[in-house]
Amino acid sequence: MHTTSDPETRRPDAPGTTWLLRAERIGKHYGHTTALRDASLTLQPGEAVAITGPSGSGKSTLLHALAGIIAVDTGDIVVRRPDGSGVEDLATLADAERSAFRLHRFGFVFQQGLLVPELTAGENVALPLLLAGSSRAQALQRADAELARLDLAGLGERRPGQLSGGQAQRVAIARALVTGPTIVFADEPTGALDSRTAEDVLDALLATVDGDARALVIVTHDERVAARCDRVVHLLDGRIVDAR
Ligand SMILES: Nc1ncnc2c1ncn2[C@@H]1O[C@H](COP(=O)(O)OP(=O)(O)OP(=O)(O)O)[C@@H](O)[C@H]1O
Repeated sequence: MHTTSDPETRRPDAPGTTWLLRAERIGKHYGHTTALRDASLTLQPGEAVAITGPSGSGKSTLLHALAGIIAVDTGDIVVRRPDGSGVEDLATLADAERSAFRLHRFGFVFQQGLLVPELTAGENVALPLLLAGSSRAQALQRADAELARLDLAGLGERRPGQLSGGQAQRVAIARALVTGPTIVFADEPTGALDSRTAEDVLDALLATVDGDARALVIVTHDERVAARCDRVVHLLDGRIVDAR
């Protein structure tokens, strides 16, 4: 094990470099609690990165900071524009701008899927597109295509209560992907599932980065999930203490 603040992020860009997101020495306090200190991380396209560590070590805080859900107190987070025209600095965006940025550029999968129970599976998947201004017909059509890609064709009319845990989680993955995000963030996405179903959901998540320009970041307590990712970032007391 080695202590690192990921020196790779401080190297100047090599020609033709393709990283998607760089966080440099980010820190976050909640009152007297330091949830994150001096954490640096670079996300490359096509990679799945696991964030591991004991309870309270700062995993969710790191994920939420990278994803722009919370603002950091110190450090920088820059995200490359998909058209390669430069980078955007998350730390300098106002809350409303960060929300819009998240909606268009990132996808999210949480432990319980967080589907809206009153909406159908198709409507749940269509939601990010509707929020981004798509017409209902267009959004539902795209949602259907995304559901089919996740082997959920024919289930679009069901409500979340009529789906199994694994199906609901795949609906959540479809919703995360429907806007074509460059980074998918998942917080304990398999935590509430039995091991067989967890394996299927993990397969679906990992497939989102296969040969793609997308990166996946998964917070997990599960060693088996971490073992299937390309890299593991381990946190202790808010610090990255090991990055492989
Ligand atoms: N909104 C908040 N207000 C106050 N303290 C917070 C808040 N969010 C997190 N913390 C604290 O920050 C530290 C890191 O929390 P975080 O949720 O990031 O850890 P975690 O590794 O994801 O934990 P777990 O595995 O239990 O979900 C903890 O001490 C936690 O109590």
